Amino acid sequence: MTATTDPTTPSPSPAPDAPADGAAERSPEEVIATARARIDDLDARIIGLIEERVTVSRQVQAARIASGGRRVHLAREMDILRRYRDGLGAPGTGLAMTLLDLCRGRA
Ligand SMILES: C=C(O[C@@H]1C=C(C(=O)O)C=C[C@H]1O)C(=O)O
Repeated sequence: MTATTDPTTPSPSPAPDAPADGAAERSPEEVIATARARIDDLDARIIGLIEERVTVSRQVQAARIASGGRRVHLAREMDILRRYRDGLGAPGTGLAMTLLDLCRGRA
């Protein structure tokens, strides 16, 4: 007996997230472990960037204080709060306030 295909029956299409090369799908544990490794790497980079921001911010503060100014510049901080809110929505404001606390201490 020979197998016949019915031309009116559509062949099943692969699931949208199926690997194109027919390789076995990754288990949830593998997906989670890979994603967590990326998150750990991103967090390390974010922390490094924050440390860099603290250093640069303190340079600005020191220069201003050395020339008789104040540590805090409120208009500039308002611009930064707006930037983070525009970029990240309402929670961005809290994140920016935490960053400013880290960079110049509690205002
Ligand atoms: C670095 C500055 O000094 C302070 C620290 C700021 C910051 O960390 O972004 C912003 C404003 C100032 O309160 C600055 O005026 O640019």
